[in-house]
Amino acid sequence: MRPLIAGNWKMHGTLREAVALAEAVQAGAAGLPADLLICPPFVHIPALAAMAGRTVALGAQDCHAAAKGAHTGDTSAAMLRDIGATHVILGHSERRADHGETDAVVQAKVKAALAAGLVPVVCVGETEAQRLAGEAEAVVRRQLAESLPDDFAGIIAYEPVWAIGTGRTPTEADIAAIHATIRDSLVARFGAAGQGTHILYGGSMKPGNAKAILALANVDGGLVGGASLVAADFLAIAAAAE
Ligand SMILES: O=C[C@H](O)COP(=O)(O)O
Repeated sequence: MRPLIAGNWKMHGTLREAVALAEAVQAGAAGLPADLLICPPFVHIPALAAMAGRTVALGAQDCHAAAKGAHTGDTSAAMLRDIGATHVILGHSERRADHGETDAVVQAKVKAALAAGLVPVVCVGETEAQRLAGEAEAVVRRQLAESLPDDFAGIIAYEPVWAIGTGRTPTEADIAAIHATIRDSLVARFGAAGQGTHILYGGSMKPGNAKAILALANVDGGLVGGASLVAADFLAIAAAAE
């Protein structure tokens, strides 16, 4: 399948910086061997959606599980779709840790995203303690089982928590093993659709390690944090996906 390189900008950038970064990404997008998705902070989505000639897909970093209601400070999936997002990252470990999101909460959000016509990018991944205890595969299997609804259609991102923003990555063999586990789980539950589901790797992906990681079986792209804030690095990662 054609790789997907997604950038999670997290809580970075003024409007002016966001527009400049998106323009630089857009300027380098033609001819790459991967599709591109950028996920800026909510507030920047309208400006980026309005960019002329845009070929880079736009996503948000979270949504609420409810369609509307008394939820101060939250944003619904339909609102995101309305302002031009097509994707939404859900269950990122920073949301799970900072906002107490459980697998059940993540599943409710995935359902809301699907109902609104957004493609969910569902994040799973073990902590360092879980990896050291030999529980990484079991944790990921459980997160998939409990975070995905039966009608799931979307993208999975495997992000070992201890690799996010740390400059550390699992070995290639460890990445391949977890991605194989994820593929097995998806195929067992969703059949052919599971075979065609993108499984992204995330966690300290950089231009220097992207080629080796993206060449692994069942690694269908990347979810890039820090390096997605530098257009040249983000584009270099995408170029490595051939
Ligand atoms: O969503 C992206 C990830 O959390 C990876 O972040 P990172 O590339 O800065 O390690």
